[in-house]
Amino acid sequence: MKILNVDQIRALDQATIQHEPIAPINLMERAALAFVDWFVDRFPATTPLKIFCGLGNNGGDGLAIARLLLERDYPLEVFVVRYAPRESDDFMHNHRRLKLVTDNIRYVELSHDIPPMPHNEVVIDAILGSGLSRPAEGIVKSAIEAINRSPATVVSVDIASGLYADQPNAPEDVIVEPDYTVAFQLPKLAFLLPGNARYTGDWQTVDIQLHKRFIDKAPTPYYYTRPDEARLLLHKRDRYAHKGTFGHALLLAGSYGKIGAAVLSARACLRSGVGLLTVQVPGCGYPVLQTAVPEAMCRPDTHEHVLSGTTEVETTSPADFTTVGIGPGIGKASETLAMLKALLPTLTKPMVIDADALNLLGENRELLDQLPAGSILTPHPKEFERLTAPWQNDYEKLDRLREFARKYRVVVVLKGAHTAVATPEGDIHFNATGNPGLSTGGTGDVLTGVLTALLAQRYDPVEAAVLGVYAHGLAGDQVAEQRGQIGMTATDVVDALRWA
Ligand SMILES: NC(=O)C1=CN([C@@H]2O[C@H](COP(=O)(O)OP(=O)(O)OC[C@H]3O[C@@H](n4cnc5c(N)ncnc54)[C@H](O)[C@@H]3O)[C@@H](O)[C@H]2O)[C@@H](O)CC1
Ligand SMILES: [K+]
Repeated sequence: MKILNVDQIRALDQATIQHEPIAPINLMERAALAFVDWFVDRFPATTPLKIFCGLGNNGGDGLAIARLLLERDYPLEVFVVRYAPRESDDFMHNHRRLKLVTDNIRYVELSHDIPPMPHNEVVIDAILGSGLSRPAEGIVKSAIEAINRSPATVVSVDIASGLYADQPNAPEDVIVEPDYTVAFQLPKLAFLLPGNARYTGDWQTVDIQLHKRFIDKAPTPYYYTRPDEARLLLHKRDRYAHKGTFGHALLLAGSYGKIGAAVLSARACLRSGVGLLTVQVPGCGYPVLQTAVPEAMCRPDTHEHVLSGTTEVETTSPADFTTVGIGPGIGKASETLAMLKALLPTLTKPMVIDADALNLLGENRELLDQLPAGSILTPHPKEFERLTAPWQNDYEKLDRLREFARKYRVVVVLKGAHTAVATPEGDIHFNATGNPGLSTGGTGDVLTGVLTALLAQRYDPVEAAVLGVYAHGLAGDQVAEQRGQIGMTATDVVDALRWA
């Protein structure tokens, strides 16, 4: 699913109006109906409502929503926040229609016009939408502050009032903090940025049948991967397949005290369909790995405590494996850095790089040029910062991410809520699955195992990253459903991996 910017959304509305064709006021009615369909499923008709409307089309939506909810017998009051003399045409139209059916419309011009909003009420926020062009001030600001202070449940129409859809807000901006956002047709880029979590609440999109051909043609670097889109990426298994079909992966993981990282990664790799798996661990990890993961072959490093790259027995060179995954628990010992330096020039196929392997790259940036094209890097934000430079806000971070992926022709999986997968073409795919329960030690090692398995099965690297991140998050969601987020462990996530 594409994410469009505000100018494109405006053009999309116009294209729908022209080509469907549909009158603007009827398009607004369709949007209001879609909101109401969502709303009535969640809040019973006995819920007392306060609907705050601005003077633009977001406010017009609010007025239409009020009329449609009145038809469904919700007890409600409408508050028009009068911050300017000008009202949009469709606002005026809906204002007239609403006045025909209710006297419960108040006008908020001064702070004392703002009503109390007790906890049993639902507030619908239709003050400002995607047309926001400056920070909220005056009575708009006061109304937003009152909504945020109130214990009422807050639902924002299209976007929280005061939040820019596709550019950074200033830290001092006053923005509605909703419990829910119901957005029309497409998510806004702002919803996917970690710094905005307070300003989106639980967000959803509702279909208002905007012009499909316009959406298909609109150029954008930003995508949101819906579950149905992710599932389409899954390769079907050939009935005549054998273990060679699914590749032979080499995982370089673990150091003294962190052999668990190798175990988790190896288990996740095996649970993600790899044909054969060899794990190279420091000598001390050999008995652990052979016991904990009997399905994997294990080659002990000659170094007892860290990976140095050399092994006792003459073995296959890393370049001869289908893919290599490196990083979980490896530490930053000089021997390990030497191994990485020797390894990179020998590899040509896409590989997976995680954790301290990324930190070693950050400290030795000349190595970045040697990454095989299409490799997948899986940093969390701190690790990514070590690979690049600090950023001022989430938008700058996205720019940096796109730039980095393009420059080094790699796929970067920036981990976090709505993990962002940046492609060598400079696109970003945001993930839909996962929850805060995944913020626990070892889940990153699991992701490395998953991605290594997908590369071994010869998935295209971008598809591997998008699918792998989706499946990993989904496993986390399944664990959260069964045992809650707090008790979640990385082992649970491995066990919950499902590929169907
Ligand atoms: N255009 C369409 O056909 C549709 C638009 N829809 C709604 O229209 C909204 C966008 O409507 P508008 O473009 O009218 O914009 P808004 O309703 O977001 O803003 C209203 C007006 O307020 C002004 N404004 C901007 N920032 C302000 C601030 N901080 N304080 C005070 N005034 C400010 C702007 O000049 C703008 O014209 C969407 O979010 C959505 O809710 C939906 O009805 C779907 C269809
Ligand atoms: K709003």
